[in-house]
Amino acid sequence: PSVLATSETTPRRAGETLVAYFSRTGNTRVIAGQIHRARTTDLFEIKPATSYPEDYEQTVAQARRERDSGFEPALQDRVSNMANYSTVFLGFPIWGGTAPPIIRSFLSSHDLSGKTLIPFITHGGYGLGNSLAVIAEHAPRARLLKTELSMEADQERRTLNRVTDWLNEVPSTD
Ligand SMILES: Cc1cc2nc3c(=O)[nH]c(=O)nc-3n(C[C@H](O)[C@H](O)[C@H](O)COP(=O)(O)O)c2cc1C
Repeated sequence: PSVLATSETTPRRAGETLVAYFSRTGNTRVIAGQIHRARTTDLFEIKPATSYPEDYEQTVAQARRERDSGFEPALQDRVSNMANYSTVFLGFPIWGGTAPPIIRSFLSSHDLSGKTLIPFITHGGYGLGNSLAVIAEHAPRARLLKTELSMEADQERRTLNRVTDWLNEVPSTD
């Protein structure tokens, strides 16, 4: 029993914080990596069981349908040892003015009761939309910190349009 008591009262140490994130084009992944290294946390990439299309516009359309119907896509993997963590940094891009559908799936399939939840969010210039309310609603028993990171990052659409315009100026090679 004394051994058990000791392990139960072990002070906070590395591993008790998890950085979980979803990222399509890597903007949110860069932030996740920096939090992970600076705080020596565990790191978990949230992935859907079925990948989104490579094509940007198809992904936008699918994300819109899933948002409007409240669909929660299946996760490729769950965090098996969620009980070990007292703090979860949760990162995602804004999709269609809200959190991506897979983020709702992630929150619905893990028990975050009593855990401190700290969002970090990237967007293409239109802000956080209702994403924080969606997080609060899907993790009602977590302690959601108000000090989320929100930052504008590159938009895939802007990059694609720029490249399309440029290619139109480049002489065809055939
Ligand atoms: C399907 C989809 C929907 C998006 N919807 C929005 C939006 O509503 N508002 C916005 O500001 N940016 C939007 N963006 C841009 C992303 O939020 C932004 O580029 C983000 O930094 C991408 O992060 P990532 O590289 O980690 O995937 C959207 C991007 C995608 C792929």
